[in-house]
Amino acid sequence: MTPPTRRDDGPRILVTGADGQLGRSLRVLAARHPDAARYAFLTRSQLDITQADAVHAWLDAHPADCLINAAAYTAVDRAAAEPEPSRAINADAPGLLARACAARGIRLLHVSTDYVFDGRLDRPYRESDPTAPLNTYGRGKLAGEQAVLAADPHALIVRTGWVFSAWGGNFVRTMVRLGTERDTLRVIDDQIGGPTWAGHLARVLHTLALQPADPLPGGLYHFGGRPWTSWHGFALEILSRAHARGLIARLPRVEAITSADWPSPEPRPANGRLDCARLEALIGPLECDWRVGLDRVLDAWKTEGS
Ligand SMILES: NC(=O)C1=CN([C@@H]2O[C@H](COP(=O)(O)OP(=O)(O)OC[C@H]3O[C@@H](n4cnc5c(N)ncnc54)[C@H](O)[C@@H]3O)[C@@H](O)[C@H]2O)C=CC1
Repeated sequence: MTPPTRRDDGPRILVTGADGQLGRSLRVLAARHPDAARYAFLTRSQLDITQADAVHAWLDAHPADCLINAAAYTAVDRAAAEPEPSRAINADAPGLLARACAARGIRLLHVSTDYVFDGRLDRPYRESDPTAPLNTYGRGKLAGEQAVLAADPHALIVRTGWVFSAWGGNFVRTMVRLGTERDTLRVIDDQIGGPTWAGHLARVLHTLALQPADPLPGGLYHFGGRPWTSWHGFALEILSRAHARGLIARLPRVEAITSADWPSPEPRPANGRLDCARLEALIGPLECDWRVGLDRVLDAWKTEGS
C-alpha cells in the first residue's frame, strides 16, 4: 500500500494546549491522517494563550486556517481558591484568541463544558437552554464562551463533559488506581452525564476543522458520550473492564452515595446530559460510545504495563 502523501493544500490547523487530554488525542489523530491537514501543536510552554503579544506574534508568523483551543484551566475544585489563573485562561484568553482569529480570518474552534448549566432540567440540555453555572470553573467557561461569540460570531464552541483519555488526571485513572488500593469505593450516583472519550471529541473537532467554509454556522454545539450514566455506573464499568484485563487484581465493592455524602469545595450539576442533535445535523452521525473509548484507554494501559 502506498503511504498517504501530505497534502499541501489541506487546511493549516493550530492546536493550543497540546499536552492536555484533547491536545494529545488530536496529535494521535493527526499522525494517523497526515494527508488530511497540516497540524501544528503548541504546548503551554510554546504558546501561553493568556499572553496577547505572544498570540499575535505566533499567528503573524505562522498563518493558519483554523485554531483549535484545547487549552484550559480544568482543576474544578482548585478554581475557587485560584480564581485569577482560572479566569485568565478560561474567560479572558478565549476572547483574545477569538479577536486574533477574527482579524485574520482564522476559524476558531473552542471547547466548553456542561458545567455552564445548573443541571436542574429533567432532559438533556440543548444549546438554547439557559445557562446558570454552579461553580467557579463553570462561570469562567461561560464567560469564555460569551467573549468568543462577542468577538467572532463565526467561531464554533463545542460543549462537552466528563472527558477521559489515556493521559493526565481523569476519573478512569482515579478509579483504576483506587481499585488496586482499596476493597471498597464510594462513588456518587445522583449526578448523571455522558462520559466523553477525548478521542471522540478530537474526531469531532478534526471534522469541524475540515468542513468547507460555507455553510458552517458558528455558535454553540453540544457533544458528549453515550449511553448516559452516573459516576457510580461509570465506575462499575471501568472497574469490571480493568479487572477483565488484569489491571485490577480483585474487584472492590462500589457503594453508591449521593453528592451530599461527598462534600466538595465546588458543587456539580446533577444533570450533565448534552443533546447533540445540532452537531449531528451539521456533520452527520456521531461516534460517541464511551465504552469503546474506555476499552481503548484500558488496552493502552495494559500494553504499557506488560
Ligand atoms: N476534562 C474534563 O472533564 C472536561 C473538559 N472540558 C473542556 O475540554 C477542553 C479540553 O480539556 P482537557 O483536554 O481535559 O484539559 P487538560 O487539563 O487535560 O488540558 C488542558 C491543557 O491546557 C494547557 N494550558 C493551561 N493553561 C494554558 C495557557 N495559559 N496557555 C496554553 N496552554 C495552557 C495545560 O498545560 C494542558 O495541557 C477544555 O476546554 C476543558 O475546559 C469540558 C468538560 C469536561
